[in-house]
Amino acid sequence: MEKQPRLLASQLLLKNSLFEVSLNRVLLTWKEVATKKKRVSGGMHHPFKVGTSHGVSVSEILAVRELDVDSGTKDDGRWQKMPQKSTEAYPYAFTVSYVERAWQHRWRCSDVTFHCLEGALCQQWVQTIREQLTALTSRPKHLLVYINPYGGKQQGERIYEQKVAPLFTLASISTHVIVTEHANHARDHLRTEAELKKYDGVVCVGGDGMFSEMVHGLVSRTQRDNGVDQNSPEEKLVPCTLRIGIIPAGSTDCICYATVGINDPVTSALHIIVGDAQAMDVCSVHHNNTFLRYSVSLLGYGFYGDVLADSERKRWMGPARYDFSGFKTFLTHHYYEGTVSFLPATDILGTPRDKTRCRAGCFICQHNGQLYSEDAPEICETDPDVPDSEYKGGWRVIRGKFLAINAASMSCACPRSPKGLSPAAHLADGTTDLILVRKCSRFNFLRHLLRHTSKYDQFDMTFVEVHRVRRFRFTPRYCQSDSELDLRENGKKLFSQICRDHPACSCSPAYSSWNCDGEILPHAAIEVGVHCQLIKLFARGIEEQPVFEDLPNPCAV
Ligand SMILES: Nc1ncnc2c1ncn2[C@@H]1O[C@H](COP(=O)(O)OP(=O)(O)OP(=O)(O)O)[C@@H](O)[C@H]1O
Ligand SMILES: CCCCCCCCCCCCC/C=C/[C@@H](O)[C@H](CO)NC(=O)CCCCC
Ligand SMILES: [Ca+2]
Repeated sequence: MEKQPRLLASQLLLKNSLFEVSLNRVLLTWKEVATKKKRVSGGMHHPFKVGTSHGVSVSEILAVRELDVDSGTKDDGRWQKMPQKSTEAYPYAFTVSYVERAWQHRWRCSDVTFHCLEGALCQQWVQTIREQLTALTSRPKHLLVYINPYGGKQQGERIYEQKVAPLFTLASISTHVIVTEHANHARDHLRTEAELKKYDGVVCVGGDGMFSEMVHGLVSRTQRDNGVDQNSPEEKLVPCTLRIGIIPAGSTDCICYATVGINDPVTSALHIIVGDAQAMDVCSVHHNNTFLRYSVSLLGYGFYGDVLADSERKRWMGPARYDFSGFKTFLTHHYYEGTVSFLPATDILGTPRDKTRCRAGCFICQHNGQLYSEDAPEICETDPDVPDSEYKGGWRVIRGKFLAINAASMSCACPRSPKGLSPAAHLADGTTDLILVRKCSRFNFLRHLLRHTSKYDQFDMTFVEVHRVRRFRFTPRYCQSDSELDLRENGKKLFSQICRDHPACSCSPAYSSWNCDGEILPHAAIEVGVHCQLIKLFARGIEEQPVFEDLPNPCAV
């Protein structure tokens, strides 16, 4: 580590022991100094250092405040007779609040209080640390917060008031809080009304559905402000400047889990306070040159579409609705016929079968993001040996019967599946992993599903293939008429007149629905394009390991 010039160094009291406390532009460190005198060569007596060093990055200091220590001892200057090493002898104090890493990617707010002999010294410490914090320009000062009172277990307001608001106050962040009154309240407010110039970021308290509202509000607003037509599938979208924070209070919390490593409100609040930034890809979904929706996590047809369609009717069950509908959908074992065309992502680093994972500071995201911004031409090799597939102008075309067609723009890791639908997918590489699960036996499909929850590779099965792509299209085998779409919008299950040979029943539905980040799309035929790093989150990606060992070594300062 490059040696940084010291800004301050003092001997201060911490819990009745003397510590050598030091601050430079990067680190605040403290190390115990022994009171016992040790004889060293030359007969001089020097204090020697004992105990372990502690260090905290300045970038992870949340706040510093002067303590109002009992003033009885400090005003009359007669404290010389006080015990030598007690807080009474050191009557001025300041507390530093900082990020402490706990188990499984959780962050907690920890405090350390240093006592000083003189008030001037105490103020000097507080002022210098404050100046350091003010210099951290990536930290938000004003936030716009939307709370969904009905997400997940309906605890959004309580979670915000009890766990998050006190931390924002501690870090001197001002907030404007809106408790939503109906679905799409946050989206519409962001898109049309919100005075975005007043804020350094927007925060949602809720689940993936609330996050999706934030994305739709912000992305649409940004395109409108820049005169970009969202209805054109080929249009290059303008990235959003405001970052989005997620305080998890939903059922799946997949975006939070996959960008932070845990769905924990305090951890997310601390990532917001320290001003983290994580870019994310966004997929645009179109039907016949009409914009439908954006997706950041899962676009799923077949299994995940059917699970969602069924679970939406059981919202009253809370998060358990997904288990219930998942089991039911598994038993129905429907497959769907159609054509998938896709543009493979070439010239990029990484494949969906990699063992490496997208982690904080991901090199692959940085490299591929750079490539994308340079508008590298798409080159596609042909592979005539692949059955059932064709190449047309760089596009691959696959027809078949599918139990599931999933596009994962990120891993989709969540508490249900900590490695996710596509464990090697990247948050910000400009691609999505297209997973095709062909018709197979119930037993094999169960094996495939169960592998999402174990160390075994869910793609290493003959009926599963996965491609990293920039764009894709899906066309169901049978065209949907307008009357069928009307039926679908009325929430009725659509069955084709065409009976097919099916293990469960003689009449199988011709169409599934697309699950787009937890919302049902009104069309089965869609065109999808990935927009590299279109949005930014208050997150840093999953940190490589619980960083106890990674604490900076103050001795190296
Ligand atoms: N005040 C409200 N009343 C009713 N619905 C709302 C309100 N505010 C937001 N919503 C909608 O509720 C839906 C679900 O919210 P949210 O994502 O917070 O929780 P969830 O569905 O339990 O979690 P997940 O999306 O992680 O499964 C969202 O699609 C959102 O549009
Ligand atoms: C029989 C044992 C089966 C075990 C299978 C476990 C597989 C779990 C994979 C989980 C993938 C979640 C993908 C996330 C999608 C979100 O955008 C979306 C909105 O919150 N959630 C769902 O659609 C909710 C979808 C919930 C699906 C279960
Ligand atoms: Ca991606």
